[in-house]
Amino acid sequence: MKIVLATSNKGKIREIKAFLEGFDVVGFDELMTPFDIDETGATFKENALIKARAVHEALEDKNAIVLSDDSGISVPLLGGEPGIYSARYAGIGANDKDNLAKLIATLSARGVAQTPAFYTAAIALATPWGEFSVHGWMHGHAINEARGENGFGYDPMFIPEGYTTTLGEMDAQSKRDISHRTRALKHAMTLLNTLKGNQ
Ligand SMILES: O=c1[nH]c(=O)c2ncn([C@@H]3O[C@H](COP(=O)(O)OP(=O)(O)OP(=O)(O)O)[C@@H](O)[C@H]3O)c2[nH]1
Ligand SMILES: [Mg+2]
Repeated sequence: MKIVLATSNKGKIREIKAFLEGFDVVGFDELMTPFDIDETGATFKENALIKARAVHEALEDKNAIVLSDDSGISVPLLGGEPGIYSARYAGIGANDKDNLAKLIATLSARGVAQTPAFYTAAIALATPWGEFSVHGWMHGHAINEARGENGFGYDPMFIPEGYTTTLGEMDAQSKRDISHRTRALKHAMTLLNTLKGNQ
């Protein structure tokens, strides 16, 4: 089964490919000239569907399965920010480092060393059987400093519930065991297996 990933984020591609070991997984940029997709949705789910649909429409092979991921970190103390704006928190074109620095600075400006936070991953599938979406979450705390070099994005400032280290200090397998992305991917695989079984 060929699965085309509708994402340009290298950290996501690495994690999704590791989860889908054994499947034929390709990034959409390997099949066509990559293009920007406007994420105009109001929710993670809407944005994930927009990305999966855009790549499915651009593919010649309409029987392909396209998988997208829209994700981010939400801090209730900040009214849910950055949320769906996680990739653009420090402005359009901001990179992971800029976004991480902005969230750390925002917490520090409020005198907050640690506060509850959670990651959301919405995974959308555009398939020959229609469009679907699933979610996964990981709860924990955001801290006002960066610790560790692993993972990507906001990982150096996120401590998962039940742990004392940040995701930046954890190895890839440990993050994979508990991540929002893994949880969503498990639902996606259950769904795909059911769809295929009903063919
Ligand atoms: O530390 C992190 N660990 C994670 O596990 C994680 N998952 C998502 N994010 C952040 O959330 C935004 C996604 O935005 P996003 O879904 O629009 O993706 P993106 O624009 O990077 O790529 P694409 O998939 O849209 O092509 C980006 O800022 C990511 O850094 C994470 N940060
Ligand atoms: Mg994006």
